[in-house]
This record gives sequence, structure tokens and C-alpha cells, in this order.
Amino acid sequence: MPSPAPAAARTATSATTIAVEAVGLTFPSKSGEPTVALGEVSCRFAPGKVTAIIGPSGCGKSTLLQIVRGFLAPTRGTLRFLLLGGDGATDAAATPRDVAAPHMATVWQAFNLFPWRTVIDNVAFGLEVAGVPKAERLARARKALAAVDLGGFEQKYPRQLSGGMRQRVGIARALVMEPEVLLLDEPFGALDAQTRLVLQEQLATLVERSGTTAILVTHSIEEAILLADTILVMTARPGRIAAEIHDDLPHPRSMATTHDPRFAALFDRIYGLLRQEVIRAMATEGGDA
Ligand SMILES: Nc1ncnc2c1ncn2[C@@H]1O[C@H](COP(=O)(O)OP(=O)(O)OP(=O)(O)O)[C@@H](O)[C@H]1O
Repeated sequence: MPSPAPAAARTATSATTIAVEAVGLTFPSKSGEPTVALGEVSCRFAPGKVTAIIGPSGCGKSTLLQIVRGFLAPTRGTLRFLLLGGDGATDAAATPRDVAAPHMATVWQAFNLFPWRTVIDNVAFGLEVAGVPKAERLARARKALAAVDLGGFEQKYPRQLSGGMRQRVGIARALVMEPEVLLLDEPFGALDAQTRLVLQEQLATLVERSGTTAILVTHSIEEAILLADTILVMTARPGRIAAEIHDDLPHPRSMATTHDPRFAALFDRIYGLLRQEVIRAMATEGGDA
């Protein structure tokens, strides 16, 4: 039986569904053609579920994440935050209701740590900005670091840590904010293969225990299958959703899950879809996919 969630991995659970309705984004250009960063995407991110977004390079995965986060405004379509109602037992409960955006935090590929701050001060930074008193923010930061197995590294500086440890600081920095929605933009993209495997497993456990809504952008099919409940496969640029794949492999998941025949079946299905799109991206964009 899984042990109870560490306090720092606790996230505010949200009942909010994120609805992306025919959303697209085109960047204007002073000279030449505008860039269609995101074609037209419609999808839903369900509360308490992990959704992975996978697709060829440049198809607009990060753009979609930044639109959800509110950092980029779509040039078409609508982003809505919905309460879908209870079990649909009554008409009123079944009617979606627009609500405020949930509280979100992001883990980036580039660790984005402040080199001049200690590990604990990096993790506590968001709480400091939010005006949380010093004793409380340090206590919360300590718990968040313990949740990613970095207890004892509080007073180190980022340069004294390995890449994998720095990314765990990045995860702690997001978790300490107790977000309702955790956004992960290729969180392990800059790490070596072995460190990546271990962190994927650890993140799978953290996310499972916390019950948070999470959206993961990744280039790794294994990572998507290991972490997600739903996998959105995108087409080559201009990106659209090519397929929405339900991943009901049993929890808890670990590297052992990769030996499950259902894992292989999901992998083949996703690879088959992606292969076509990556070849298309290579043909149209000179091979950077
Ligand atoms: N500020 C910008 N101005 C113009 N074009 C941009 C801008 N930001 C992104 N783009 C372009 O929009 C497209 C989508 O970019 P985005 O980073 O969302 O793709 P991605 O799928 O996340 O790529 P990758 O997998 O390589 O990280 C790319 O062609 C990119 O060059």
C-alpha cells in the first residue's frame, strides 16, 4: 500500500476542467509570413488527471501550455475554466459553469534557478513574492525539498548540484506553491538518460500521491505513458490534436510498468502516429524535427 503523501506534495485539489476550444495562435511578422505557432486545438484537461502532450518539434506544445498558463493570449478560439457539475444527476449539476482560473505552477526544462540564492531560498522565492511570512515559507520550502529527497541540501547553491538535483529543486519550487494545476514543460529534457529515468519514476509517484491536475509537455513516449492518464498526440506544425489516447495502465507505475504488454501496445500506437507527423515536419521544415 502506498505510504501517505508527504506534506509538501500536497496540492490544492481543483474541480476545474480546463477547456481549450478551437484555440490557435499566429505570431505576426514584420517581414514575410506570419508564424502559425499553434493550428487549431480543442481539448479538455480533466481535474485531478495527468495529461501528456506529445508531438513533433515546433508543433506548438509549449505555446499551448503558455496559453493555458495565461502567459500568451490565443489569436483565435477560447480558453475556459469550467465546473462541470456533480454526477449529472440533476440538470443544474450537469450544466457547465465558468469559474476563475485555478492556481498554477510551472516546471521548466531550463531549471531557471537563481544562482545567487541558496536552494531553500530558490524554493521559497514564490512564497516570498506572495508575502508569506519568513518562518512559514522556510518551513514549507524545507518540506518541499524533503518531498523530492533533497533534505540536507537547503544551504547549497545551484552550482553545487547536479542537473538532476537542480531539476528536483525546480519541482520543489513548483510544489511549494501548492498549485491546483501543475504544468511541466519538458521537465527532464536537459538531463542524461539515467537521471531522467529515476526522476520520471519519482515524479510519477509525487503526482499520483498529490492528486493534482497536471499537464506534461514531453518528447518522450515512455514518459508520457508512465505519467499520464490521457495522451494528446499532436500533428506537425501547424499543430492540431491528431489523437487523444486513454492510458489506463495500473497505478502505482514504475519502470516495471514498461514491461507490461499494454505499455508496448500504447507505445506502438503513439509511435505510429508520431512517426508520420515527424516525417511530415522533417519534409516541410528542413529536418529539425
Ligand atoms: N515569440 C515567437 N515569435 C515567433 N514565432 C514563435 C515564437 N514562439 C514560438 N514560435 C514558433 O512557433 C512554433 C511553435 O513553437 P513551440 O515552442 O510552441 O513548439 P514546441 O512544439 O514546443 O517545440 P519543441 O518541441 O521544439 O520545444 C515554432 O515554429 C516556433 O519557432
